[in-house]
Amino acid sequence: MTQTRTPLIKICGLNSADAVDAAVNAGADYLGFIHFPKSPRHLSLEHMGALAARKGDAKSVAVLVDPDEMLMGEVLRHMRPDFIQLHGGESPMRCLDARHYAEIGVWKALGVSTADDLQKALTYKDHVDGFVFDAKPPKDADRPGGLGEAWDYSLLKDFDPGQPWLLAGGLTVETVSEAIAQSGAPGVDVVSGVESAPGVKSLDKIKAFITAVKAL
Ligand SMILES: O=C(O)c1ccccc1NCC(=O)[C@H](O)[C@H](O)COP(=O)(O)O
Repeated sequence: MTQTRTPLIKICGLNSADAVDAAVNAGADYLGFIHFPKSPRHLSLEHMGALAARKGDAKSVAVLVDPDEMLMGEVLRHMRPDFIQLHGGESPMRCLDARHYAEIGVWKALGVSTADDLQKALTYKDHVDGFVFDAKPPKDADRPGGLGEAWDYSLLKDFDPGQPWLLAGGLTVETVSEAIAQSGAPGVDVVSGVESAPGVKSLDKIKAFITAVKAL
């Protein structure tokens, strides 16, 4: 896929009003809010709602891991997200159920380490509204994302998953340009690369990352 427009930008794991405002003011397209207790970026539903209300022109994304309908209902009620990102082991049918239940766009995050992993995306394409292609987490990881691990982004070159998608996994202001060139990504998603420590967002890194991508 040839890059013809400014890549879309999702700043994820936002957990303070200052960080949300920095992302919005710098021009992020998507703001990710994580509800997963083992994550250092975990937010209560009330906090997700309060932060998402600061989204301005950006779209809000609720990042959930294998949520049941009760949790999804609570997230919809508290946060009213524009999208739900399913970042666990959800099957294609489970994604479709979530889409019907939530009546908003559903993205599936998939860990990739081989070309075979990408073929899996094709089994989801009619059941979701978009993808996040991320590093495959190690088996003993305590969370399925936000690990800051880079991977072979060139696996995505010329791959068409049939839905819009974002590239994620170990991106930083230093690596994002080359990662987009290698993958042809139409958009990028970052957590660790805009933090000074796990769960501690750096306003300077958020601004620098967004500025670098917008300059491409
Ligand atoms: O970031 C987390 O802690 C997290 C926990 C559980 C599920 C998903 C999580 N992150 C979601 C993302 O979409 C991240 O942007 C993606 O995994 C890339 O993270 P990073 O490599 O740290 O930039």
